[in-house]
Amino acid sequence: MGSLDHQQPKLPIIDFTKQKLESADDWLSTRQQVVSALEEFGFFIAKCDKVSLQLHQEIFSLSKELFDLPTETKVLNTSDTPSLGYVGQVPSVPLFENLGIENATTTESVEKFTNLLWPSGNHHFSETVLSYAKLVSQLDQTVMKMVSESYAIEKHYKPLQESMSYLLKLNKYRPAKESERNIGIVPHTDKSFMTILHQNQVKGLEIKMKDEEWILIDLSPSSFLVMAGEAIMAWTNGRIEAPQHRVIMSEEEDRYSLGLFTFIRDLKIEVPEELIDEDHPLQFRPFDHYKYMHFIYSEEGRKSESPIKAFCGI
Ligand SMILES: O=C(O)CCC(=O)C(=O)O
Ligand SMILES: [Fe+2]
Repeated sequence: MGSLDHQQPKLPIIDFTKQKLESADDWLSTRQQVVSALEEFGFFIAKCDKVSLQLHQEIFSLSKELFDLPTETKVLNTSDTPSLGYVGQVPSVPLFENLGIENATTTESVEKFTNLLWPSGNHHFSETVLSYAKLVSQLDQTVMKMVSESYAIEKHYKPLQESMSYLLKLNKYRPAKESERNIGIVPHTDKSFMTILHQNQVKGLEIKMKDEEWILIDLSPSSFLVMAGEAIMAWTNGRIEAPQHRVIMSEEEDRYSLGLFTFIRDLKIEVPEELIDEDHPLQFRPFDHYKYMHFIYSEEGRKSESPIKAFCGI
């Protein structure tokens, strides 16, 4: 396991800085830490120097600029997939707002989003978002290379990787008023394949550990929370589980966070035969990720305690 942090003794922290991955030995030992952390916790904190402090500051200052736009502008961002466009002013989570950019690693789609929200253009926004999404997607690719190598399922990962789409969600949470509950986002597991979260200096994200304790996550500008979603849980036949997490707003300042989520488009996610054996009987049927996204908002999905199991569990 990676180094242990004094304030967060229970959390797996893994060093992904350039020097750490250069030699074959470092690669193998980091790979081992990644897979053990994902199997034991469903997440880890990656220390990573890809995003400079300047880019970190710029993207959060642009997030503020984005959420400061009028609501009638923000609602222009729509999506065919539920919850991926604009979410805000929801009575059960009044502190929370988010805007999603689908295919955030492609110039075309980031520019489309930017031009929708700033019809007279905002080149700085599109440039910054694109470089952030590309850099963080590299961290996802490194992690997934390690996971698929470690399970010897690279040949099954390749087609998924080719069908991978990156959704960047920009989130804002305002502090609660006296009369309000301070829940920013209710406990949930992500519906993505994988998620990488990053935040400004205002804390609030909590993860439920296997012992049921909620732990507050503190992320420095060079730390990213790499977390399993339900799709990788199904793909790995339950070896890696998606952890529950929530946001509680106890600070007086607005909190901004960024989530880079991977989704698989136009290809069924199927458990590799290498991950099925006597000890691990097949738990999930092949499924379409975007159909699953629609299912969770259907009546049956909403009623279900575990929508992924209801959708494609055996
Ligand atoms: O804001 C955060 O840190 C968490 C956001 C989150 O859980 C989500 O967007 O799914
Ligand atoms: Fe989440």
